[in-house]
Amino acid sequence: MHSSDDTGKTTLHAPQKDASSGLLTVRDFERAARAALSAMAYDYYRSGADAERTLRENLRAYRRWQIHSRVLVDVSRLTLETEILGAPVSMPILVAPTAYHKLAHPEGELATARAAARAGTIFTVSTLATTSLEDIARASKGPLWFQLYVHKDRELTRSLVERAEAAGYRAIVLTVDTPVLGRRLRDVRNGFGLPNGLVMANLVDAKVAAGASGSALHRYIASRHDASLSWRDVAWLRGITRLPLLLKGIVRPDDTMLAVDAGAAGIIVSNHGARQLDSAPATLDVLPRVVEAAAGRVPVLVDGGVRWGTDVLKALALGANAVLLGRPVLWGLAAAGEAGVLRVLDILRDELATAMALAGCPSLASIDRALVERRPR
Ligand SMILES: Cc1cc2nc3c(=O)[nH]c(=O)nc-3n(C[C@H](O)[C@H](O)[C@H](O)COP(=O)(O)O)c2cc1C
Ligand SMILES: CCCCC(=O)C(=O)O
Repeated sequence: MHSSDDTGKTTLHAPQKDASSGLLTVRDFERAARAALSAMAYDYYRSGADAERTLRENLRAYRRWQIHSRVLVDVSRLTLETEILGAPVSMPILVAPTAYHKLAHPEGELATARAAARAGTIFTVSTLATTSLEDIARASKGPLWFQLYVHKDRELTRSLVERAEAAGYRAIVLTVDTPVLGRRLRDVRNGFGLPNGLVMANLVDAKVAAGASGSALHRYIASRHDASLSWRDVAWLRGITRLPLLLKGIVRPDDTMLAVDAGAAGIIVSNHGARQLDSAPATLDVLPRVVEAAAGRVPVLVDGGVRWGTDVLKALALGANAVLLGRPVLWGLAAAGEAGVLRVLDILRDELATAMALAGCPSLASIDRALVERRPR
């Protein structure tokens, strides 16, 4: 990758070492992020709902699978490039939508967008970004998707979609697992909200300031988001935009069929990083069923608990077209801004490339179901 300190230029000062250069894994980044963040911000990013059973399950599910390598396959030329809904990406690893990037770093979503563009992948911008969707689009040459939360105020919802379309976003990701907000206990105890100066930049009059007791985010969602959202609204949404629509938060085959019938262009298997329904299944566990139900009609993506390149390989072997990263990107951002996000994406890319080489898979197409088996009990 290009960085200002490998140009060979002599400077008066020793080149500033990138703050993330000693960090080798997503786990290293989480540790560095924790040191850099306020306890309130770290807790918000890290937490799952309630007892955090699903949070642990998302990670454990990956440990239940083993990779059975094919040997003596020429892996001297690996290709990780692929295409998702017509957008070429350098690898099957995308950036999931997460709220409030300025809580992690002053450059916020602009840093994330630039890093994703440099990594050659898609950044999904959250409705709850702390930078406006237009500013993000201006700052990034990379492909962007817009994640939509449907508000009770449908004109506001419509205007978000129209703004995303006008700003050049390439898809709408409708999150369907959040009629109400899950209960994240730390946020309640910490009185979670945004510090002074940070705003939800796409929603001018919205306020989630910290200060009162309980989670300000929880109160905000309860008052503004539309818990009546149903399949009928998916048809409405399809009618107001030309952009392809992905449904994010599906864990069942029957919902997959309904989504395809409703005109979804893609499915994201997700339990919202275990932040909504505790006791939801691990996403990797339900992925094969969703893939079967989709039957190749639309791409199936998955998120939740992806921390290693081998995790990506397992998800692809079980039928995913790509994975998305939530917290790992936030850890990169908190630890070192744009450079940190880029490092996290490059680490996952390198780990995936190494895993593919060692497993005898020179291309994404060569990764098949026979590559993985459940670990013997
Ligand atoms: C701090 C945080 C904020 C999130 N904000 C959003 C959001 O605004 N919209 C959304 O659809 N999903 C949101 N998610 C869920 C992510 O898109 C994704 O599903 C999840 O983080 C994937 O799991 P992982 O963090 O284990 O990679 C959020 C997740 C986290 C951790
Ligand atoms: C409606 C949810 C607000 C942000 C979010 O998705 C999260 O904190 O998980």
